[in-house]
Amino acid sequence: MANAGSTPESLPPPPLPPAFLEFLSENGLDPMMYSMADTIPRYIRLKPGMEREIPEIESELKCHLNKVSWLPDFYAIPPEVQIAGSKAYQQGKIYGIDAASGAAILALDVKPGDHVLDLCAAPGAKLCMLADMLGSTGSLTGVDVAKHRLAACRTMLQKYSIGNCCRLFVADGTSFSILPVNSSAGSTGLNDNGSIFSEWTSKRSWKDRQKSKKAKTVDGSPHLTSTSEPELIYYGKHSGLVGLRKCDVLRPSADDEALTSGYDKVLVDAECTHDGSIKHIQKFEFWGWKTLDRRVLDAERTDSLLHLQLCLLTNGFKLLKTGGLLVYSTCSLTVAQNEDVVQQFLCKHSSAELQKIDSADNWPCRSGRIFKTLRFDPATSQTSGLFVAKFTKLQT
Ligand SMILES: C[S@@+](CC[C@H](N)C(=O)[O-])C[C@H]1O[C@@H](n2cnc3c(N)ncnc32)[C@H](O)[C@@H]1O
Repeated sequence: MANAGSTPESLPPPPLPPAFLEFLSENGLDPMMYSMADTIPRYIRLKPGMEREIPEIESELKCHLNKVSWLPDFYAIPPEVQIAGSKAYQQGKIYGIDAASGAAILALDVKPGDHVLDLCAAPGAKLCMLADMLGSTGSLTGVDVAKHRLAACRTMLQKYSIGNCCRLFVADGTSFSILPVNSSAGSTGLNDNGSIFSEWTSKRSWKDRQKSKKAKTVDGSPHLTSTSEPELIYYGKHSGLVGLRKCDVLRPSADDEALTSGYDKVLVDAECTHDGSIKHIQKFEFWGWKTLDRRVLDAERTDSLLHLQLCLLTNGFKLLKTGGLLVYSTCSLTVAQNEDVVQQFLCKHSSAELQKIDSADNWPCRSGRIFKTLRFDPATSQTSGLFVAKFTKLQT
């Protein structure tokens, strides 16, 4: 694994609140990494096949697109360059995604025709890359517990015209149990009272509107209880759903059914404290450090996060086919949310085996505390912080 950069010893320490400094010290993390915001590039992914457009994109963004040598289709641009207002972004030629995130997707080894599950999909940078890689083959299922965030994924998929094979479910990833569409299920062609999927429309039926009204809490925000049913908020033309009976598609899977009919690839990019994302932590300067106390440092919250991460990984693995691949990633750099979760998971699942990520030999990351796991660390990788572990499911 290559070493891509050096620590900026000359930079002043960042103005971080004492509670966060204590959190970092307890987890053996160096606060100096937060002074690197201005030196770590922004990354964009160029839609494959758009290389000819690079000179035009460079002139529009008024910067050079530096090809990332270790990651196909990725380019580094200066961190201050904004892409959202550009034509290239609006036309879906480029989108922002950190290089470490791109590496996590590459680790999944997605092949044409794969059925892929993204269990914590929003806001959707990795989902877009997966959709782009699958093209018009296989299927992509995105799940997230936050409806408004998943709705933003739907907008992106539609904007970039890459959602044809996708479906999006608002659901709890710890209990989600819908398997990929069985291609042999066939179409009945009859629509008896809306029980058959017809082509996707953003107009919702009266029945659906009543359903989501019920799902709202008194304060008006969507609320998902552990017993809520998954809510399908989008499916593409070629997602395989059109013409199928809703009861067949939305049926929870039976025990062990996933071993043969589960997903080929599963991404569990779990909710975490986001401490490896310098940009995310920087936002608390505006949101207020009290919000950081509540969202990141609160002991009860961190305990429940660890539980959530293990449950997401466990359920993602349950939905994986025998011989399939699962990537677990977080943008936290703490051992508790990464290696400890991996260790606990491996202890309970004898059919899970950690896999070496072969392409990582050229990546600017280092090994995690467990052999075969990887850590992207802003100081050395010049990317956002990310932990990545790859598993396969063995025949039992
Ligand atoms: C680190 S973000 C995922 C980032 C995303 N993969 C991307 O590349 O843009 C974690 C996501 O997990 C979602 N989440 C939290 N708890 C969840 C649960 N129980 N089931 C499914 N998603 C959950 C959050 O709403 C959040 O969108």
